[in-house]
Amino acid sequence: MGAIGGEELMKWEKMQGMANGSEEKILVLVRLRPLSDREILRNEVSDWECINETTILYRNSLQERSGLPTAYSFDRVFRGDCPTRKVYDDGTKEIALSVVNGINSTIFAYGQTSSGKTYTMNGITEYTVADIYDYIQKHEERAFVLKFAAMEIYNEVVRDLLSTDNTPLRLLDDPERGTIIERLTEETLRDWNHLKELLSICEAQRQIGETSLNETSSRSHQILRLTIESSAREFIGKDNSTTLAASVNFVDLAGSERASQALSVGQRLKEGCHINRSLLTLGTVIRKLSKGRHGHVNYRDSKLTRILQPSLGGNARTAIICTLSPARSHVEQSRNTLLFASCAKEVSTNAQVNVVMSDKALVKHLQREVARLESELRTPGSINDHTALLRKKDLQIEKLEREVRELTKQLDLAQSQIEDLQQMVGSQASRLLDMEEKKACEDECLISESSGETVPAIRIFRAPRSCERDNAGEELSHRQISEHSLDRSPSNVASTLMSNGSKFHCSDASLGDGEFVAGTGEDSDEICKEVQCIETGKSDEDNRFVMVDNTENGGRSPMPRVPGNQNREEGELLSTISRRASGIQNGFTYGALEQNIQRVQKTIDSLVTPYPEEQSRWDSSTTASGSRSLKLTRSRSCRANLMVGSSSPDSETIQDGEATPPDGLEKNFPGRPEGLRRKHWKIPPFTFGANGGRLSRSNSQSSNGSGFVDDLKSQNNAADEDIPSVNTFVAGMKEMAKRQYENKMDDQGQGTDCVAESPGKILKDIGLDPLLESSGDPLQWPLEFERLRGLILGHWQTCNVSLVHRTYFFLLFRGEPMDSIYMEVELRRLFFLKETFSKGNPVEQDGRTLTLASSLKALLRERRMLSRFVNKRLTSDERNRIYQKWGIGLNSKKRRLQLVQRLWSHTEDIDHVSESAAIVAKLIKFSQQGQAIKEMFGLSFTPPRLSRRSFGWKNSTASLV
Ligand SMILES: Nc1ncnc2c1ncn2[C@@H]1O[C@H](COP(=O)(O)OP(=O)(O)OP(=O)(O)O)[C@@H](O)[C@H]1O
Repeated sequence: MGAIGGEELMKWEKMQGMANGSEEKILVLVRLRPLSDREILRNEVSDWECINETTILYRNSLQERSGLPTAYSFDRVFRGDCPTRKVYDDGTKEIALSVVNGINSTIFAYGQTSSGKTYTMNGITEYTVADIYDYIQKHEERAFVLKFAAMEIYNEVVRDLLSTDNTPLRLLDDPERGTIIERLTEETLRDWNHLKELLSICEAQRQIGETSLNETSSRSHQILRLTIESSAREFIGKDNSTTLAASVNFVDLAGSERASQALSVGQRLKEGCHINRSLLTLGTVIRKLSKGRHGHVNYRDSKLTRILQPSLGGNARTAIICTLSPARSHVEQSRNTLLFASCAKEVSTNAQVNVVMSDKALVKHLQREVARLESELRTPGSINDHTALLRKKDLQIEKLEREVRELTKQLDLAQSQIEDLQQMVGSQASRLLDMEEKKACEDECLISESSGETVPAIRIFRAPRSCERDNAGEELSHRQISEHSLDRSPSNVASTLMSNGSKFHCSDASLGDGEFVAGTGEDSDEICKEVQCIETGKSDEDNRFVMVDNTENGGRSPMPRVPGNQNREEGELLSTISRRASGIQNGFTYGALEQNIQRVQKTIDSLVTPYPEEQSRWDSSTTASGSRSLKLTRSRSCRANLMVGSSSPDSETIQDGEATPPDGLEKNFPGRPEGLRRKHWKIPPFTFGANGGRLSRSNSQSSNGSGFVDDLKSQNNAADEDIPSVNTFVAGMKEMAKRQYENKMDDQGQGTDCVAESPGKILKDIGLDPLLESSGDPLQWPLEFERLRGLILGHWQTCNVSLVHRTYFFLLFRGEPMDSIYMEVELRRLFFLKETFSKGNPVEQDGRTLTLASSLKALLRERRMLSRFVNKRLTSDERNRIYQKWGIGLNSKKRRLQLVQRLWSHTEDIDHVSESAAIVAKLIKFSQQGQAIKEMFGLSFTPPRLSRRSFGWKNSTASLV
């Protein structure tokens, strides 16, 4: 063997190398047959003409203007009088004979019925086999083995044409050889005569099948396969012997005409479908391959394409002979055939030499390959280069994966924001509707039905924040409004802004009792040049308002002109209060309280109003109409619990009787001296229970927001209904603060003038717990705030206050001077609760009895409710971070409950408190309502839309005077 064996291997490798790089297009030939006798009898004319060796032309002048192509070019075209020998010699010979060099090849015949496929393929097969035998005879140095197989595909069933057994052949997948045909007879040819014998058997078998169908045209696909194995004789049996093995397929396809033309119903239709299934799949495969090898190619959709897969874009050289009838009557089918041919000529195959090596030759080959690779590895730097490259790629992959994760998160977030916005838009639309209705309602209010008394003349040119509707959505009647107007709320404002913005007119029945009325229009200081009453029974003169100098802020405020001596004192008081209301920022005054209320309201508005433009509109309208809303809040106020985590019963409808103080907390609330308690007052309730958050639109100034939040909540799952809205919280806070203020006013006496006071002084003055003693120095307020907050935190814990309430409070009141009011209110309430509970006494509220035990139960219930949101509202990263930080095993049982149990558990640790608030805020979607708290301890929340300061009370101060 030695050098010669090596040369043999080298030769093969050279051939393989050449073949590997030899991608080539499928050879496409077109063969026109002459008109048949039948066609001539029908006086058919021939419309097709081969004008040269590569172009065929359609000559019908009638259709030349049809827009269809008339000339088609291919590798070769053959005229009708061209013999098959020439087709073979000039066209398919080279490809067909590749098989003797170990390269697979396939010759197809494609065309409509009777176009000459069989006629052509018979000749091609015969010439090829003859040339193969000729080749064999000329190459005696090589030993050849020829094997023949034949099969037919009919109705998607594969039949062995060399076997009388009609059992269908199955197609199997072989990992190395691809699709193989089970049990296919493969006869080893002895000589040329043997082959001719087998071919005649095949023809006979085929004829039998077709005769049974009583048809002359073939509707099956026939594949004849000749496999040639050749080895150099001198190496046979030696270590380094190699064998070339390849097949040549001769494929005579069924007619390509449409099923509708050839077949119609029943068996024929089924047959047509199957024929066309294979042909259609062949067409699809060719079309896909013609556009490049991108994506999936559906070889497996038919038996034909499955068997011929290597010949279609694979390891084979392929020629397709498209046969045409020249008759005019077949022009459509001829064009289809040419269309198929046009696609086919774009398909490339990649033929390789197929070598079968002996085991020893294979070992030798592999040894050489190993040596080559080892030498490559020894080359300096090659391994390092590869390692570095791999590392770089790994890093790139990691980075991309991170980006994908991040983008996925952002996408999720964006989608949830879009959903929120969609909900908001829905709510806004509902608000706008309310505004329209409200305007109509206001117009009606101008005419009072009350018995000759002056009633609030409310004319608001900017949209009000709330519309007086009862729970059933009915507008309140004039009488109802009049009743509400009897409310003694200091904020019972009736203001009218004239459409030109230069005047507003106010009137209020409560003026006779000396209650304060103040226009709180945002621009009132500038635009209210004249104040005038609109009255229904008295003269304008009697009820006219006057502008009151407001020295504190250098502006003027609208005040009622008090008729006669009877009201003089009250007028003076009003004047005093007006001054205080208009500009004292650091004192405990009603004006300051209103400012703070406004600030909180704005905060809430910003939480629930998605669009800045809309926000400013709301702001304006709020200041103009807010007072009336407050009044309605009083008379139709939300029912609530104390600030404990209990659920309150449904309390949507507020009865008139609520103006009467109920038994319970209100009676005992220590914020008001016994003698000054007003019988018609009710301690404004806080709603932190199950349904308390559902204020009707008429319930409060914040009812819009509340309704909005409730709308949002109603779109969430039922569990969300257990969460009181922030608006409810603020509405309650405002009411309590207002009561607190009024208590104080009563305590101080009405004639007392007030000056700016520090937060600490406020708390001290109102006689709060001695613990609240303060230096009174405003500069000390931050320190004082910390101290008070610590007290509140402790009492929350003691009194089992709702975590949601704690969260709202903690996040909303963060140390601004005006927060002192709310802290005071909160502390008073907590002291009362604590005191009552510590004595073992229950607190009556809304007909329910609250005890320390029941509040603890409620708190546990709330924690369980919050635990249901842990997986939903926190990302797995957030959860895991919290679990780890709080020492909860990532796989421990009931870890969500463990997490919520730890919430607000260490009230002395402000970091823990802040983090608890952040988590609860996220669980109850507080942050999604608009205010993202920045200090979320690593929790990733939506960025805030507005900074807290941007809508803080300072900015809105001017609008209150
Ligand atoms: N080039 C040609 N020269 C002379 N006669 C031809 C030529 N091609 C086909 N014919 C004749 O046309 C008739 C139909 O040919 P053939 O049977 O080969 O068509 P086919 O396309 O195989 O039809 P089917 O799809 O029905 O099998 C036959 O009688 C055949 O002898």
